[in-house]
This record gives sequence, C-alpha cells and structure tokens, in this order.
Amino acid sequence: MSTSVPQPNLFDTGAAPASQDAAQPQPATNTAPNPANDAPPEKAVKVKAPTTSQPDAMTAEGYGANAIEVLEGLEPVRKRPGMYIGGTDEKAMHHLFAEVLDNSMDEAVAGHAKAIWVELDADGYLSVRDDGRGIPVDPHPKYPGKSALEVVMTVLHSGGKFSGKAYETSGGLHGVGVSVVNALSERLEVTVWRDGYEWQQVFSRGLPQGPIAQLGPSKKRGTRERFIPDPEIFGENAHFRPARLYRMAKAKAYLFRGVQIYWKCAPSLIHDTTPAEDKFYFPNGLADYLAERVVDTETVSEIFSGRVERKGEGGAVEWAVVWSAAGFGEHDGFAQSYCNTIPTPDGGTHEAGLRAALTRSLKSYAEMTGDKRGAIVTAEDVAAQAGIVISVFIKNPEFQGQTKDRLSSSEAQKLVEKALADPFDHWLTSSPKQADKLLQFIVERAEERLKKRKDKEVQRASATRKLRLPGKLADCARQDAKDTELFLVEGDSAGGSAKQARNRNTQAILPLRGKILNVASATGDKAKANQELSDLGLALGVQPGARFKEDDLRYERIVIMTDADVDGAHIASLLITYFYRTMPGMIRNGNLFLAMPPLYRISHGSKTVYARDDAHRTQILEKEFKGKKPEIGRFKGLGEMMPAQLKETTMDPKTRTLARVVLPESEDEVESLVETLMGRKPELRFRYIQENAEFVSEDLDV
Ligand SMILES: Nc1ncnc2c1ncn2[C@@H]1O[C@H](COP(=O)(O)OP(=O)(O)OP(=O)(O)O)[C@@H](O)[C@H]1O
Ligand SMILES: [Mg+2]
Ligand SMILES: [Mg+2]
Repeated sequence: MSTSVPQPNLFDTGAAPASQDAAQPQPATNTAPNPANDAPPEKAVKVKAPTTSQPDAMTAEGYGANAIEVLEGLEPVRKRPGMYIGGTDEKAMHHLFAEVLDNSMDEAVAGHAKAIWVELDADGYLSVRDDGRGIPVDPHPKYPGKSALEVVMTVLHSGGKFSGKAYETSGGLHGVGVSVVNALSERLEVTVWRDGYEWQQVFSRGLPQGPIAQLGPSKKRGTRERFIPDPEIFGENAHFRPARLYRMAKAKAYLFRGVQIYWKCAPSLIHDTTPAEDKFYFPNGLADYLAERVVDTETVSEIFSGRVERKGEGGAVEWAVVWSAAGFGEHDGFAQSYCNTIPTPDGGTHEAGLRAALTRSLKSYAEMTGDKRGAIVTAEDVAAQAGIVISVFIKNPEFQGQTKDRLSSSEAQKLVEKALADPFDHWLTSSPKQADKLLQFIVERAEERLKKRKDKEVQRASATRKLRLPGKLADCARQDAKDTELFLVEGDSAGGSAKQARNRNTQAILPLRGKILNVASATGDKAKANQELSDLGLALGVQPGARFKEDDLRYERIVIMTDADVDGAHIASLLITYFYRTMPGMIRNGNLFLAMPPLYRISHGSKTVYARDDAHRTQILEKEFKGKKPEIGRFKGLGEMMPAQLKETTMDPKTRTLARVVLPESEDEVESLVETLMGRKPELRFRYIQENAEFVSEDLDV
C-alpha cells in the first residue's frame, strides 16, 4: 500500500499551494479513502476505489487486488508458451510433436498400443495416431456436461497418469502435455475409436468448436490427434521440418521394442534425403540403435547390451554400451539416456548408476585376474571413450526442473546398478580375451588421465615460474623436466658459445659470474653473490634448504660446465659445495653432472681428437698418432671454442662425456671433501677436481 510520506508536491497543478503545506502529509492521488485524513474536500473527491478501468494501473498505487489476474483455462499457455515448451522457436514447435508422440508411446509401453502412425500432410497438418485404448470420452464426474476427452484437452493438470493405475510407468507426468499442444494449435482435431464407436471433437487455439460428436460405429481402437501449430504463436513462416520429425519418431522406436512406428510425409514438403514413407521397428531396441550408430566405427569390444525387467514392480532398464579408441565422430564418448522414453540430455541418476556398475565390475574383474592396475580406474575413465545408451522405466520419476532434462530419482541409480552388475560380470568373464582387451584399454585411459593431470600441474608450475625466470637464462623449449638439461656456464662469453652450441629444445644455458660464488669463504660482495644464487634457484625451480623439493627441479640434469683450468675447477668446486650444502637431495638423486670440455685439440691431416687433460693427451698421442707429428692446440677456455666444437666435444649427448657427481659414502669423507673444496688452498681443490676419481664417477651419457 502507498503511505502518506510528506513530499513537496512537484507535479500538483491543482489549487492547493504546494509551498504552504509542503510539510503536511499529502494524500497521494488514488490512495484508498482514509477517514482519519484531514485532506481538503476537493482532494478527497479524486480518491476512489481502484477499478480495472483505471488508466494508471501500472503505477505503484494502481497495484491492488485488481492487478492480480487468474488466467483461466489454457490462457496461461498462450500467454507464456515458453514456460511449457521452452520458447516459441522451431525447436519449441517441434516439441508439440514430442508431447503427442509421448502420449502414444505411453499407451504402447503400458501394453495397450502396438503401432503409431505419424503423418505430415502437404497442408502442414501433423497427425499422430495409435491403436491404444483411446482417450476416454464418457462424461467427466467433476465437470458436468464435459467429456473426459474435453477435460484432457482443455484443463491443465488433467490426466490419467497421476495415480499409476491406468499407466504403470509413463513419460507423461504433469497432465499438461496435450492441453498445451491444443492451446498452441490453430486447429486441432481429436478422433477417438473406442467401445465400438468413432468420436471426434475439434478445437481452435484451445477452445472447443463444438461438443464431442459420435461419428458412427467403428471396430477400430485408438486415438488420433491432427493439428497445425498456431502462426500467432510460432510466426507465419514456422513449419514442421520433415527431417526433424523423422529423426524424433525413429529415436522413439528404439526405446520400446514393442512398438512399430509408421512414418509418412507429403513428398512436396521434403527437400532432403528424408524418406516419404518408412517403418521403424527395432526388436533389439537400444542395441540396434548403438549398432547402427557405430557401423563405421572401430570398437574395442562388441556391444554390451541387455534388458532387465522387475516384474510387477514397475521398473525396467535397457542399455547398450561399446568402447572405441578413435571415438564416435566428433565425440570421444557419448551418453544418451532416457526415462520412460523421455530423453534426459543432462543425464542424471540412471547414467550415474550405469557408470558405477560398469566401473565396479571392471575393477573386480581386474582384481580377479590379478591385474593391479585396475585400482586406478575411475568411472570417468570407463565413460571417457564409451558410447552409452540407457533407458529406464520407473514409477513416479522425478526430474530436475520443468523441462525433464535431468533425472533425479535416486531409485533409478539403485535400479540400474543392481540390474547391470550380474550381466556385466558375466559378460566379462564369459569372454576373457575381450575383457582383457577392454581392461587394458580403460587402464590406459586412466594412466592418460593421471599423466595429463601431472603435465598440467607441471605446466602450470612452470608457467608461473617462467614469469620469474632470471633474464640471463636461455631456457629450453620443452616444458616438462624430462630429458632436459641446464648448463651452468662460467662467464658470458662461454655462455654465448654454449647458446649457439646447444639443442634449444632440451638444453638450457645459465651463465654465472663464477668468482663471486664463493659463499663459504665469501669475503667480497655478498649481495651480488646472493643475486647470483637466487638466479640459480629460480632457474632450477627449487628453493635451497629445507624447502627444497626434488619434484620442483625444472631440469632432469644440471651440468656444471667450466673451463678445464684451475679457475674452472675452483668454480666447479664452489658450485658443487653450494649444492651439497643446500640441496644434497639433488646430488643424491644423481641430477648433478660435470661437463668434460677438452683441454687439447690434437689433429693430423683430417683426423682430430680432443684430450681432457695431460694424461689423456699422452694416451691419445700414443694410441692415435704414433709416429706422427700432430698439431696440438690448447684451449684457453670454453669461450674460445667454435660452437660446433663445443657441441661435439662437450654438449651433444651423442658425442660428449659427462661425469656424474656422487656423494662420498662416509661422514668423514664428506668432512675432508668440504675441507678440500672450500679450504684456502687452490692447489688442493684443483688436484681434487683433476683426480675426481672418488668424487666423480664417469657416467657415459645415454
Ligand atoms: N494417445 C492417448 N491414448 C490414451 N490416452 C491418452 C492419449 N493421449 C492423452 N491421453 C490421456 O490424456 C491425459 C492427458 O495427457 P497430457 O499429455 O495432457 O498429460 P500427461 O501425458 O498425463 O502428462 P504430461 O503433461 O507429462 O504429458 C493422459 O494422462 C492420458 O490419460
Ligand atoms: Mg503427455
Ligand atoms: Mg492435460
């Protein structure tokens, strides 16, 4: 209700001066009379009881009981068709057909009809006839003067499917369907053959065009509805599409093997390959459907199909499942489900029950045959590449929402799980060869899923880290760690050569300013050393110390590549010590390596051999160049080598030698090792690296 809030009456053009009594409560125009109000008489005249003829009924003041309308009969359907058929587009219009067909299917499923005739005439009329019991035509006890047929056609929520007496399991649920079709049809004729007579009643936009008429005796049985959608609702240009009707009719026939559906369409309406006449009859039901669907698909197994009926309990389950490695057309897998022949495109409890049953049986088969990998299989893996069709018939189904798109009856899940368990167990054990193949296939799906998840994690992790990678890192292209290498190179010039010599895909280069790395005996610029070390940590993807996690390592191998001289040895020892102190797990795991760049290049004629050190040189001279006077060159550093040389001698996995850094076995050795490496005697360090026998084991790279 409106209240008398004090308001400057800005719009008042009447006699009362607004300014004078602006502070006084002003009765707003059109409020209900208020006897306690001291309003001036001329204003009271304006106040009158609301009537429907009031022009401003849309204002808040006009919103009274009169604004609350009750739509009678089928009016609401014509006012809000979207609420009943999901819109007024072509899809919605074809839903009219579904409603009428569903009613005939209910009659067939209930065991009273055997055949359904669908016919689209040249003038746009669609008719659906069945040979069922016929809609009752006797007078309705609650609506004097009206036949049951007229009630069914004109009263929402009227029908024979509420109690479960006339129909045990039905797609019809709300008693709304055919009345909606009637409301939205320009003209609808119902013909009923029943009790020896033919009856007919005609409607237009839901309104009877006369009483029900008895046309004469007939031995036929059944119901026919012939109708044309109302152009006022669907538009002048809306027409039924033969191909669409054909598809819908055929799909229904698969869902109930006890029905034959005859299709006929005026040839003048057909502009594609849709047949003008056809008959749908599928004695193997869903198995027939799936077989037809996968006719060009290579499948992993035969179709697993079956039907279980709970006699007397009003429940039945029918299913067909097959797996394909290549997928089904554009889909890897698909699931089509139905409840009481109503499609449930959003799935629901029946689909869940099927997945659960298949998964459980498959896992127990794996266990029975001693295949441990069955443990990782989930319902998701089972369904990922499966073509699934399932249809259940249950009493009082519950759907989510008005559109019946998703089944929510928990009973359906139990029913399906129970129904499928034994047949699938049996199917598996009766053909072990096929079962093993299927199990193998599904285990692979599970492994794929796990791998994908892991890859995703790695990718995500490296994507976030990538943002923080040190600028001087030349990263490799590969995102996951497998088979990748990080070369820690001394100095920018060697870094440049290494960048040219590397395999971009798997090898990354991080140039380091080695000298400032001496963390243990650091006397110099600590801040710069820290920057260097934090760059190193970022590149590796790990954190030093307690938070080090091996799995974070961004590369499989970390290769220290320094010059083959005293300085190089020093830097290598500093790095090894740093890793040893802060991330020993990396060494223990065998991720840390030393590159073995040559010190000498020995060539004679076209023959070139590289020597790691003096001893190696002596050995080579004796073995390879005996009696000759080869040219011997000494590399002053990595930066001096041609990229191709560096690649061949030190970096290319096919030709290089890497030494894996291993931890000494005992604590004592570790102590003396650190002393040797970190002490202030460079000669010791140098010798140590040169004779790295106990410390570095040579590992030919694979
Ligand atoms: N072909 C038919 N043969 C026999 N009875 C029918 C037929 N079509 C409709 N009926 C009767 O008319 C009733 C109303 O049909 P309608 O389609 O309006 O509602 P419903 O099928 O009960 O539920 P829903 O609104 O979910 O379709 C049905 O319950 C049934 O009793
Ligand atoms: Mg219905
Ligand atoms: Mg009805």
